[in-house]
Amino acid sequence: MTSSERVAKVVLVDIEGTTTSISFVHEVLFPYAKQNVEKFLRDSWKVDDIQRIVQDMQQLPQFEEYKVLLRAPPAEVDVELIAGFVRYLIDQDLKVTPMKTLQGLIWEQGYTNGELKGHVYEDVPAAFEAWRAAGLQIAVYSSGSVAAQKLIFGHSLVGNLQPHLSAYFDTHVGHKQDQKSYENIANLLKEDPKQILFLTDIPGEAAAARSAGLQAVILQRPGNAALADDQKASFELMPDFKSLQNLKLPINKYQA
Ligand SMILES: CSCCC(=O)C(=O)COP(=O)(O)O
Ligand SMILES: [Mg+2]
Repeated sequence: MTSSERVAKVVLVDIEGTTTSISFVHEVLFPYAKQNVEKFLRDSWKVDDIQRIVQDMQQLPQFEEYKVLLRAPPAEVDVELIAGFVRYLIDQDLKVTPMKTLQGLIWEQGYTNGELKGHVYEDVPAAFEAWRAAGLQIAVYSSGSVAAQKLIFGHSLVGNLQPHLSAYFDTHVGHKQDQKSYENIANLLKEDPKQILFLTDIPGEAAAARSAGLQAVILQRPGNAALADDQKASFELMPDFKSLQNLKLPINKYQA
């Protein structure tokens, strides 16, 4: 096969609901961050990078909303206030960039001390190997920070999967349901959007990717949200990465 026949060059994977179970993120990672945020902030409060995150958190529109909910808002911004705000954002699963950066730093301690191991579905390592052997590049786009993405794959249940991954994108490129984010990713990868296949569990993300010209497939992993009939009709669906080869996608020309 010549390079001019190659019509897909990059597989761009989402994490939660795609490579990794939603339950791991919501029942292990988020509780770990909630339980450890106060101690983490206390230990690192004076560090410049942490102070920058704390400043950014105060610029979020949700910060005023949160303070109104408190019975006795503290007179000054302190560890307790910011830790409570982080827990509030996590409970609402808000994908705001400074909180996601902070989460990644808290999880780093858990991965380093062995308390956390990143969940990946059993078909993920073999698919990563097969795609790379077929000459595809694998990139990640998640609302979790790039540092958190490197941790989940670097300390996965099946070992270090980072060598398979050549690029990572988080909400610094934009929100996952915005077309522009996918245009930004294609530009950063220096690829034609048509040559990027995005795998995700969220129809709004698949739609945004497709409007930017990417190919998109929706994963129906156990525990993922049910899809409406019109969503099922609008997208290619697959239960796992093994099934990708059964779909009539340009990417499968690699297997010819
Ligand atoms: C990087 S692992 C934690 C994932 C996370 O924090 C999250 O919010 C999941 O978002 P995704 O975009 O991967 O569905
Ligand atoms: Mg997801």
